[in-house]
Order: sequence, then structure tokens, then C-alpha cells
Amino acid sequence: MHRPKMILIDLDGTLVDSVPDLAFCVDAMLARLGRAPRGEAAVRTWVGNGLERLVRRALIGQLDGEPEESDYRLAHPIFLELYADNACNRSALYPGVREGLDFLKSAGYPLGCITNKAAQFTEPLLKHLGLWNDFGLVVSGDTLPRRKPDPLPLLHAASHFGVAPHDALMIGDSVNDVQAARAAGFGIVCTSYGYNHGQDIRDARPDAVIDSFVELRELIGQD
Ligand SMILES: O=C(O)COP(=O)(O)O
Ligand SMILES: [Mg+2]
Repeated sequence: MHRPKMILIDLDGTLVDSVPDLAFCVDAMLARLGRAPRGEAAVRTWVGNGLERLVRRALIGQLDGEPEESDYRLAHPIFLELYADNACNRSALYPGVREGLDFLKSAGYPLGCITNKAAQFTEPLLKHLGLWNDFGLVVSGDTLPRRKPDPLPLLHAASHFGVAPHDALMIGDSVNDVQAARAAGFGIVCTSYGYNHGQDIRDARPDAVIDSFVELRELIGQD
């Protein structure tokens, strides 16, 4: 693999298994609305396009489609209130992430975190997990006018670090990350263990798939 000069890393499903907290909040929101829970397995397939989309999917019980707008307007603030108290209670780093980040830092790569999660939740979660100081730049889902799969957050980070897109690598777990990386002209490595709407990420044809961040040492070490 072409050795990058900058690496951008997705949050949910790549660094952090955040679904236990998200599923707790989805089900607590639905309970407050007098509705049945959806459960963690379903929520796992709905994460990756921002929290608004997660709430919409939870209301209709499927990936595609739209709820009644009045239902959404009632549900969304309830979810935000619940997630404000529950973003960091059940979420954990995936095995190998700490070691992988330590390797990337010791190798001198500028690192950015690019997530579709809203900024108000990204910062506390990164701080809680001890990741905040690992990143020279954090771009959340509401930092810029467009988010992944749009290439804007990736191109913004490349310009921030003064790195050409073809020297930049994105690491993510979903087809949004692959599409954003391709549109930006970045390389793309995906984790096999993330969410990706229940589909095998290999179908999106990333440049490589890793089972753990510890594999990055060997992968990026190869020219
Ligand atoms: O959908 C979200 O809220 C966040 O997803 P991401 O960190 O995988 O971009
Ligand atoms: Mg993700």
C-alpha cells in the first residue's frame, strides 16, 4: 500500500463500539413514546449517517424511508436528551485500537477524526475514551455544511494538514467512508468489525480490510 502522509479515522464502528449506548437511547426514547423497543442488533445496522437519521430509522424500524415529520419532531429532542447522559456509559474502544493509534502516532502520522456524529457528542466521547489528544483535527457531522459520504470533511482535513489527497488515507467501517474517500481521491482501509448497515464492507471494495488496528503497522509499512 502507498505510504500515506496523513490518516483520517472514522469514529463509530471503527474506533469505538458505540452501539450499546445508542441502542439504549433508541429504546428508552421509544419507551417514552409508548412504543416497543428495536433492540441492539437492529440499531447496529442503522448507525453511520448521523443521529437524526438513526432516530428516523428507529421510528420506522428500517434503514430506508421516512417517519411522519410530527413523530420525528417529538422523538429527536428526546433522543438528544437521553444521549447527552448516555454517550459514554456503555461504549468501548475495539481491541487493538489503542495499540494501533500508538503506532501511528510514534510513526509521526498527522491524525484526524472524521465522524458523522454531532460535535456535542463527539468531543465528550473522545475525551472519555482517552482519544481526544490523539487527533490534530476532529470534524463532526455538523462541523461543515456536508458530511460523509460527501468528500468535503476529508478534503477539509487534507487542506488543514497541507497534504495532497493522493497522499491521504481514510480508515472507516462503512460504505459512507468508502464513497467519501473515493470522491476525495484518498486511499481507504476498512475495519471488518464495524456496522456498515449489516452488509459486508468488502462489497464496497476498499483498498484493504483489517480485523484489528494492530494490522496497520504491517499494512502501512508495505510500500
Ligand atoms: O452515524 C453517526 O452518528 C456516526 O457515525 P460515524 O462515526 O461512523 O461517522
Ligand atoms: Mg462508522
